[in-house]
Amino acid sequence: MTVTIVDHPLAQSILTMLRDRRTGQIEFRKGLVRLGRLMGYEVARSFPVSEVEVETPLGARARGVRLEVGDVVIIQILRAAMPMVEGLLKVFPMARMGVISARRREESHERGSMDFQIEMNYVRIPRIGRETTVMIVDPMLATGSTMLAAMRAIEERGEPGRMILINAIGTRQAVERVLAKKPVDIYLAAIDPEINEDGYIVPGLGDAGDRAYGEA
Ligand SMILES: O=P(O)(O)OC[C@H]1O[C@H](OP(=O)(O)OP(=O)(O)O)[C@H](O)[C@@H]1O
Ligand SMILES: O=c1cc[nH]c(=O)[nH]1
Ligand SMILES: [Mg+2]
Repeated sequence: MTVTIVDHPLAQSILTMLRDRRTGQIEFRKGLVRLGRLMGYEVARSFPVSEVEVETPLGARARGVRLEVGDVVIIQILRAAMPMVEGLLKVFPMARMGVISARRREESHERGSMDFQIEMNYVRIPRIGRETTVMIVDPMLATGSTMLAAMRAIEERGEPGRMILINAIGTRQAVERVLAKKPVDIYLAAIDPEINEDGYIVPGLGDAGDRAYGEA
């Protein structure tokens, strides 16, 4: 169970661009792709490496390493996770993929509550076993309601050996809420100080799905 803030200056500068209200849809999506890739590099550090030896075109032997990622399933939470997953796949191209469509029911949310009802219309997850590392991707971890619902849906289909959450911005409340349910590893570019009465992260970056794909 770890919480890692990805503080690489490039990740932080992309996050700043994402937060900026002047950033348009195309640059916003591109930024999420780049952030997903950078966060993937940080996640890759947590896997073991084995020592290998190869022969170069010069006929010489070179000692090196191979990253042992094993069986990986990346789960994208629609809509907003799609660009981040595109970047993450550059780091873990061998991953199998799952999809969960989730929407916070904002119409039934009580102002100030840390709980949202989550509408899930589509859950398609490949086989998961003890040997599997599941990475759940969603740029925003606000109240944690969506993530907890996704984790329940995944667990109904199998118990992975390791679960990693990859989020651009989270709140302390959501991180604590998730960790109280399961000892997962969480990677974030930032933990923001506040969540407002409507369940939006402050300062945050607004509605990630709307900014990436248009207001819905
Ligand atoms: O931690 P929570 O309080 O559950 O909030 C986080 C969720 O809210 C957003 O999804 P939204 O319901 O807006 O759907 P969208 O991605 O289609 O915009 C975001 O993409 C997360 O999935
Ligand atoms: O600030 C927030 C909270 C939930 N979902 C978002 O897209 N943004
Ligand atoms: Mg949204």
